[in-house]
Parts: sequence; C-alpha cells; structure tokens
Amino acid sequence: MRRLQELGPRPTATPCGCVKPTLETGNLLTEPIGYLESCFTAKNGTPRQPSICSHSRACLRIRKNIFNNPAHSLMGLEQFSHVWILFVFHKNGHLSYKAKVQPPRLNGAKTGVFSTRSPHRPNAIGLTLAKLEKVEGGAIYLSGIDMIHGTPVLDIKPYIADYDSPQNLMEPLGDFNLQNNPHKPKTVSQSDGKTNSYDQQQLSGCVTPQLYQSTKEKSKCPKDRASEENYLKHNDTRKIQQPLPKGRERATDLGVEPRSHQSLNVAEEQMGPHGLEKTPLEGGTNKRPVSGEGAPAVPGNSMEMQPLPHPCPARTRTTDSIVPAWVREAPEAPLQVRFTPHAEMDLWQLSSDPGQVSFRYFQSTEEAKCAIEAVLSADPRSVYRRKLCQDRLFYFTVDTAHITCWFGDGFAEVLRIKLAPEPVHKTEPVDL
Ligand SMILES: C[S@@+](CC[C@H](N)C(=O)[O-])C[C@H]1O[C@@H](n2cnc3c(N)ncnc32)[C@H](O)[C@@H]1O
Repeated sequence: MRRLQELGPRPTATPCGCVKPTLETGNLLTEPIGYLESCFTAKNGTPRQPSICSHSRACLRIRKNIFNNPAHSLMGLEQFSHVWILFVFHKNGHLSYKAKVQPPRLNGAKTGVFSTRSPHRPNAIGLTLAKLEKVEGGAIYLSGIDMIHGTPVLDIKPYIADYDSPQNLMEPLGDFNLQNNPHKPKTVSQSDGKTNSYDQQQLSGCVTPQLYQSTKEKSKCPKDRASEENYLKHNDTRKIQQPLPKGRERATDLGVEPRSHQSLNVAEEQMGPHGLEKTPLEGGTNKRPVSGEGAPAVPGNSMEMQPLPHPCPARTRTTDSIVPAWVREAPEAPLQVRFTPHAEMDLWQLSSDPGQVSFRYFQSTEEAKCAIEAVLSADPRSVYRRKLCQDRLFYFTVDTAHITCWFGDGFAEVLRIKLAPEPVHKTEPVDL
C-alpha cells in the first residue's frame, strides 16, 4: 500500500526554499476570522480548560476582510447553545514542540503531546468548547473560555452532541449486518415507500433519529443537549424554549415512521428484537409489543406490508468515552478559596466606587468573585511553581481586576484586588 505522504502533489518550494501553501498537501495558509476579546489578559491565571470557569467571558467579531457582511456568516448560529472555537496559541513564545510533554495533572511526569491539550504542539492550534451567550450582528459573545485577549481565531463550528459526543453514538451489540447499518438506516415510509430517514434528517438538520438516541438523552435535539455536557450549571432556557424547526418535531416528519401501535417513546424504540420489555438493566420500561414483531396489526396497513427489517440494530448501547485516570483525577483536590476582608473590600470598591472603572466582561461583582474563585480553586500554578515556589505570591488579571494571592496547604487566599494596570479594553479589533 502506498503511504499517504507518497500520494498527491508534493509541496511546491518557492525560490527562497519556503513551502508554498497548497490545500492538497495540507499546507494551509490560515487567516484569522477575528481576534478574541477576552477577560484574561495573560496566560497566567487563564483557566486550563473552558470548563473550569463558566463565568469567563469573551467576544469575537468577525473581520470584515473575511466576509463583507460578517453578520451573514453567523446566520443560524444563534440556534446553538455551544460552539467549538479553533484558535492559534499565539503567545506560545516559540514555535518549537516536543514529542513528550509534562501536563500539570501529571505532576512532572511525561506523556506524548498528542495525549494532552498542551499549547506546544506541531501546529499551535487550540480547540475550545464555549457557551454561546449571544450573536449580535457580526459578533458572538462567549462564556466558559480559556483563551487570552487577542487570540487569533481560525474557525467557529456549532457543537452538535450527536456528532461530537460519543455518549450520543450508538453501537450495535451482537450480530450486525448491512441492512442494520446504523449509519444509514433505511426505513420505508408508509406514505411513499421511499423515504430514507438519514437523508431527510440531513436536510432537516436533526440527524439522529429517535431510533438512535441514547438512553441518557432521549427526546432532545442536539442544541438542547449540548448544555448538559460540560455546563450543567448553566440553565439557558432561552434556547430550549425556541420552537423546534418542523423537521425535528416528530420522527414521522423525519421519515422514521413509527410502526403501528408504536408511539415515539424512546423506551419503545429500544425494545429487544421481539418487542419485549427490556430488563431494568437495559433501561426499558414500556411493555407494548411492536407491530410486525408480535403485535396486533393495524387494519389495512401493516397487514398488507412485508415485515420490515428493524431499521436499527436490535440492541444498542451508548458508547462511553474513556479517559485515563490522570485526566479524570487532579493531582490535588480542588483548593479552597478565601478572600481576606481587605480583598473583599477591594473587590466591592472596584465595581461600585463612583468614578472607578467597572468590570468590562463580568456582569456583576458576584460574577467576578465566582470567576476568581473558579480560577484559583483549580490551582492555576505551573508544576514548577507548585513544587518549588510554594511561598511566592501569585498574580493574575481577570477583566479589570489585578489579583494578588498566595497558596497554602489545600487553599488559596486572595490578599489584594486592584485595578489592572492595563485594563482589558473591549475594542474593535484592528484588521491587520
Ligand atoms: C491547556 S490550553 C487548552 C486550550 C484548549 N482548550 C485546547 O484544549 O486546545 C489552555 C491554556 O493555554 C494558554 N493560552 C490561552 N490562550 C493562549 C494563546 N492565545 N496563546 C498561548 N497560550 C494561550 C493559557 O495558559 C491556558 O491556560
């Protein structure tokens, strides 16, 4: 077999010896779609993952030299609760990278760079799942971010749990044949006998038919589910209350015809091959048999039809994602965070003193306090600092607040909060 690098055109070299970017070879010339305005000014104190601080906020304006009318490119995005942000680790300081790195959770031990989220990788590209707060014209407002101010953003993609979370993928158990291929379930509509449920769903924008929904997340469409992944704390009813597009209202609309006597109850869809109730372990509750599989037929309908092959594998299970223990378990328990009375006073003064610059990203003093707590509770120090400079003061800036704190055994204490020397301005990004 030819190796992949032997296929296709080779990168073309310019007279200076540089490799010309060409799509085919993957030498992509990137052009940031915008530069992030973030509540974090520096790497120090910026959460290591977006899930650490749900109050962290940012704004991204699509640059006019990418799209004449940036708002057009964001059309429809407001229907999603979360988005993937692809960005450049522009403050890595250098372009070098190593095959093995020391992620903070490994406490100094090494692992392969591709098993980590290290910013130092062959292509310094970051990937963050952020909550989409709102879309306004050509700008999106995000929360739960881990990128610093000025981060060049390469792309935005909607988060779709059905595609992006293994918990929403179903695997066949036992025998599996082509007819039952869950990736292309062919069902015959009772109305026209031709409907391909998968294609219809592609068109309707709601791909996973109820037949394949996980037991955990039964009747919701992707956008409603996303918030349950990492952001259980958020309660964004705004989006859930939106009327569902026609195509996602009922399985019948998607071409997934319920067989006679079969409601769209997911419990029924997950029945065993004989339409029998699943064992409690399998999670089924409904006892009604399924037509064509031992159930009474509806007159003038299924009696005249050939029994259809069950469009999905008889028994399915959800795919759980697996992560190593070092990712799941932090080396230390979350730190307790406390504020000295002086620091408490500083914080209130920062936001309430007349004439003072208030927060630019946080919506209240409480939110600012929560964000500071979240950042510190996850221990933002590097392994080196944690081990060798335990007594040193730690500084970081979030929004307009410059925080001074120290760490003790199992806790972090905020000592002082003052106005950041260079407050983060929410400015129009300058197109370069
Ligand atoms: C561990 S990375 C993870 C980023 C992303 N969630 C990912 O998995 O690709 C997050 C850290 O990158 C650093 N960082 C954030 N934005 C950056 C930027 N623009 N350039 C360099 N480092 C950055 C911060 O120190 C932050 O704590």
